[in-house]
Amino acid sequence: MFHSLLSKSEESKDVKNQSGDGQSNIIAAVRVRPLSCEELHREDREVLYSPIPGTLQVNHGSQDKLFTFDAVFKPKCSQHEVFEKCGVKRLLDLVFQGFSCTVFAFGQTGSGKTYTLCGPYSLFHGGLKDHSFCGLTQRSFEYILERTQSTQEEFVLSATFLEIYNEQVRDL
Ligand SMILES: Nc1ncnc2c1ncn2[C@@H]1O[C@H](COP(=O)(O)OP(=O)(O)OP(=O)(O)O)[C@@H](O)[C@H]1O
Repeated sequence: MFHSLLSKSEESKDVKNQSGDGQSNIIAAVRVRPLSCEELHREDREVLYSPIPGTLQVNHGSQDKLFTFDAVFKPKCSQHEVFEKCGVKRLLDLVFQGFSCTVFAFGQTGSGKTYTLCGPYSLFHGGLKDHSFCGLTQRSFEYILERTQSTQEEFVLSATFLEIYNEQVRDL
Protein backbone atom coordinates (compact mmCIF):
# COMPACT_ATOMS: atom_id res chain seq x y z
CA MET A 1 0.00 0.00 0.00
CA PHE A 2 1.27 3.47 -0.64
CA HIS A 3 -0.01 6.82 0.43
CA SER A 4 0.55 10.25 -0.98
CA LEU A 5 0.34 13.31 1.20
CA LEU A 6 0.71 16.97 0.53
CA SER A 7 1.00 20.06 2.68
CA LYS A 8 1.74 23.68 1.95
CA SER A 9 1.28 25.33 5.30
CA GLU A 10 1.47 23.76 8.70
CA GLU A 11 -1.11 26.25 9.92
CA SER A 12 -3.64 25.12 7.37
CA LYS A 13 -6.38 23.18 9.10
CA ASP A 14 -8.34 22.18 6.06
CA VAL A 15 -7.40 18.63 5.24
CA LYS A 16 -9.23 18.79 1.96
CA ASN A 17 -8.65 21.30 -0.78
CA GLN A 18 -5.33 22.77 0.31
CA SER A 19 -4.28 22.58 -3.27
CA GLY A 20 -7.52 24.15 -4.40
CA ASP A 21 -8.22 21.39 -6.89
CA GLY A 22 -11.07 19.92 -4.87
CA GLN A 23 -9.37 16.59 -4.27
CA SER A 24 -8.38 15.05 -0.97
CA ASN A 25 -4.89 15.71 0.33
CA ILE A 26 -4.42 12.04 1.12
CA ILE A 27 -4.54 9.38 -1.55
CA ALA A 28 -4.44 5.73 -0.52
CA ALA A 29 -3.66 3.19 -3.21
CA VAL A 30 -3.16 -0.56 -2.92
CA ARG A 31 -1.06 -2.73 -5.17
CA VAL A 32 -1.44 -6.48 -5.01
CA ARG A 33 1.74 -8.21 -6.09
CA PRO A 34 1.70 -11.49 -8.01
CA LEU A 35 2.34 -14.69 -6.10
CA SER A 36 6.06 -15.44 -5.96
CA CYS A 37 7.58 -18.65 -7.37
CA GLU A 38 7.89 -19.97 -3.85
CA GLU A 39 4.24 -19.23 -3.12
CA LEU A 40 3.16 -20.85 -6.39
CA HIS A 41 5.32 -23.86 -5.60
CA ARG A 42 3.61 -24.10 -2.21
CA GLU A 43 0.30 -23.91 -4.05
CA ASP A 44 -0.75 -20.82 -2.15
CA ARG A 45 -3.84 -19.23 -3.63
CA GLU A 46 -4.86 -15.66 -4.34
CA VAL A 47 -7.16 -14.22 -1.67
CA LEU A 48 -7.32 -10.62 -2.89
CA TYR A 49 -9.62 -9.57 -5.71
CA SER A 50 -10.71 -6.26 -7.14
CA PRO A 51 -14.25 -6.90 -8.38
CA ILE A 52 -14.91 -3.21 -9.06
CA PRO A 53 -12.21 -0.57 -9.72
CA GLY A 54 -11.11 1.01 -6.44
CA THR A 55 -12.25 -1.93 -4.32
CA LEU A 56 -10.37 -4.78 -2.76
CA GLN A 57 -12.12 -7.93 -1.68
CA VAL A 58 -10.39 -10.10 0.88
CA ASN A 59 -11.44 -13.69 0.63
CA HIS A 60 -11.46 -14.75 4.24
CA GLY A 61 -12.96 -18.21 4.58
CA SER A 62 -16.69 -17.94 4.13
CA GLN A 63 -16.66 -14.22 4.96
CA ASP A 64 -15.52 -11.84 2.25
CA LYS A 65 -14.61 -8.32 3.22
CA LEU A 66 -14.71 -5.42 0.81
CA PHE A 67 -12.55 -2.33 1.20
CA THR A 68 -12.39 0.80 -0.93
CA PHE A 69 -9.34 2.83 -1.87
CA ASP A 70 -8.52 5.66 -4.24
CA ALA A 71 -6.89 3.12 -6.52
CA VAL A 72 -6.34 -0.62 -6.53
CA PHE A 73 -3.74 -2.23 -8.77
CA LYS A 74 -4.06 -5.88 -9.66
CA PRO A 75 -1.04 -8.22 -9.85
CA LYS A 76 -0.67 -7.78 -13.62
CA CYS A 77 -0.48 -3.96 -13.44
CA SER A 78 2.73 -2.54 -14.85
CA GLN A 79 5.04 -0.02 -13.22
CA HIS A 80 3.94 2.46 -15.90
CA GLU A 81 0.27 2.00 -15.07
CA VAL A 82 0.89 2.42 -11.35
CA PHE A 83 2.81 5.64 -11.95
CA GLU A 84 0.15 7.02 -14.28
CA LYS A 85 -2.84 6.18 -12.10
CA CYS A 86 -1.81 6.17 -8.44
CA GLY A 87 -1.97 9.93 -7.97
CA VAL A 88 1.77 10.59 -7.78
CA LYS A 89 1.73 12.69 -10.96
CA ARG A 90 -0.80 15.03 -9.38
CA LEU A 91 1.53 15.43 -6.39
CA LEU A 92 4.45 16.16 -8.69
CA ASP A 93 2.42 18.85 -10.41
CA LEU A 94 1.64 20.31 -6.99
CA VAL A 95 5.34 20.34 -6.11
CA PHE A 96 5.72 22.92 -8.86
CA GLN A 97 3.12 25.07 -7.08
CA GLY A 98 5.18 25.01 -3.87
CA PHE A 99 3.54 22.17 -2.00
CA SER A 100 5.62 19.67 -0.05
CA CYS A 101 4.57 16.17 -0.97
CA THR A 102 5.26 12.79 0.54
CA VAL A 103 4.82 9.37 -0.95
CA PHE A 104 5.17 6.45 1.36
CA ALA A 105 4.86 2.75 0.87
CA PHE A 106 3.50 0.68 3.69
CA GLY A 107 3.22 -3.07 3.97
CA GLN A 108 4.63 -6.19 5.52
CA THR A 109 7.99 -7.51 4.46
CA GLY A 110 7.98 -8.90 0.93
CA SER A 111 4.75 -7.15 -0.05
CA GLY A 112 6.37 -5.13 -2.86
CA LYS A 113 7.23 -1.70 -1.42
CA THR A 114 10.74 -1.59 -2.87
CA TYR A 115 9.54 -2.97 -6.20
CA THR A 116 6.89 -0.29 -6.48
CA LEU A 117 9.13 2.57 -5.38
CA CYS A 118 12.38 1.58 -7.08
CA GLY A 119 11.91 -1.54 -9.21
CA PRO A 120 13.15 -5.10 -8.81
CA TYR A 121 16.50 -5.89 -7.18
CA SER A 122 17.96 -6.99 -10.55
CA LEU A 123 17.53 -3.45 -11.89
CA PHE A 124 20.27 -2.34 -9.50
CA HIS A 125 22.38 -5.45 -9.02
CA GLY A 126 21.57 -7.96 -11.73
CA GLY A 127 22.27 -5.95 -14.85
CA LEU A 128 18.61 -5.59 -15.80
CA LYS A 129 18.42 -2.53 -18.07
CA ASP A 130 14.73 -2.55 -18.97
CA HIS A 131 13.23 0.87 -18.26
CA SER A 132 9.76 -0.62 -17.96
CA PHE A 133 10.75 -2.00 -14.55
CA CYS A 134 11.65 1.43 -13.13
CA GLY A 135 9.58 2.37 -10.12
CA LEU A 136 7.85 5.49 -8.90
CA THR A 137 11.11 7.12 -7.85
CA GLN A 138 12.87 7.04 -11.21
CA ARG A 139 9.65 7.94 -13.02
CA SER A 140 9.07 10.87 -10.68
CA PHE A 141 12.58 12.20 -11.30
CA GLU A 142 12.08 11.88 -15.05
CA TYR A 143 8.77 13.70 -14.84
CA ILE A 144 10.23 16.50 -12.72
CA LEU A 145 13.28 16.90 -14.95
CA GLU A 146 11.14 16.99 -18.08
CA ARG A 147 9.04 19.75 -16.55
CA THR A 148 12.06 21.78 -15.46
CA GLN A 149 13.59 21.52 -18.93
CA SER A 150 10.50 22.89 -20.60
CA THR A 151 10.69 26.21 -18.73
CA GLN A 152 13.20 29.06 -18.39
CA GLU A 153 12.74 29.24 -14.61
CA GLU A 154 15.47 27.99 -12.29
CA PHE A 155 14.68 25.21 -9.84
CA VAL A 156 16.41 23.77 -6.82
CA LEU A 157 15.33 20.19 -6.31
CA SER A 158 15.78 18.16 -3.18
CA ALA A 159 14.52 14.73 -2.24
CA THR A 160 14.73 12.64 0.90
CA PHE A 161 14.46 8.87 1.25
CA LEU A 162 13.63 7.48 4.65
CA GLU A 163 12.89 4.00 5.88
CA ILE A 164 10.87 3.41 9.02
CA TYR A 165 11.54 -0.10 10.25
CA ASN A 166 10.58 -1.31 13.70
CA GLU A 167 9.76 2.30 14.55
CA GLN A 168 13.35 3.35 13.73
CA VAL A 169 13.82 6.01 11.06
CA ARG A 170 16.75 5.37 8.73
CA ASP A 171 18.05 7.86 6.18
CA LEU A 172 18.51 5.92 2.98
N1 LIG B 1 4.33 -6.03 -8.74
C1 LIG B 1 5.27 -6.98 -8.71
N2 LIG B 1 5.52 -7.75 -9.79
C2 LIG B 1 6.46 -8.69 -9.78
N3 LIG B 1 7.25 -8.98 -8.71
C3 LIG B 1 7.05 -8.24 -7.60
C4 LIG B 1 6.06 -7.21 -7.54
N4 LIG B 1 6.09 -6.66 -6.31
C5 LIG B 1 7.07 -7.32 -5.65
N5 LIG B 1 7.64 -8.26 -6.41
C6 LIG B 1 8.72 -9.17 -6.01
O1 LIG B 1 8.40 -9.66 -4.71
C7 LIG B 1 9.56 -9.69 -3.88
C8 LIG B 1 9.37 -8.82 -2.63
O2 LIG B 1 9.19 -7.45 -3.05
P1 LIG B 1 9.93 -6.23 -2.34
O3 LIG B 1 11.38 -6.54 -2.07
O4 LIG B 1 9.64 -5.02 -3.14
O5 LIG B 1 9.15 -6.19 -0.94
P2 LIG B 1 9.31 -5.15 0.25
O6 LIG B 1 7.92 -4.82 0.68
O7 LIG B 1 10.18 -4.00 -0.11
O8 LIG B 1 10.02 -6.05 1.35
P3 LIG B 1 10.93 -5.60 2.62
O9 LIG B 1 10.03 -4.82 3.54
O10 LIG B 1 11.33 -6.91 3.22
O11 LIG B 1 12.08 -4.79 2.09
C9 LIG B 1 10.72 -9.24 -4.74
O12 LIG B 1 11.34 -10.38 -5.29
C10 LIG B 1 10.06 -8.43 -5.86
O13 LIG B 1 10.81 -8.42 -7.05
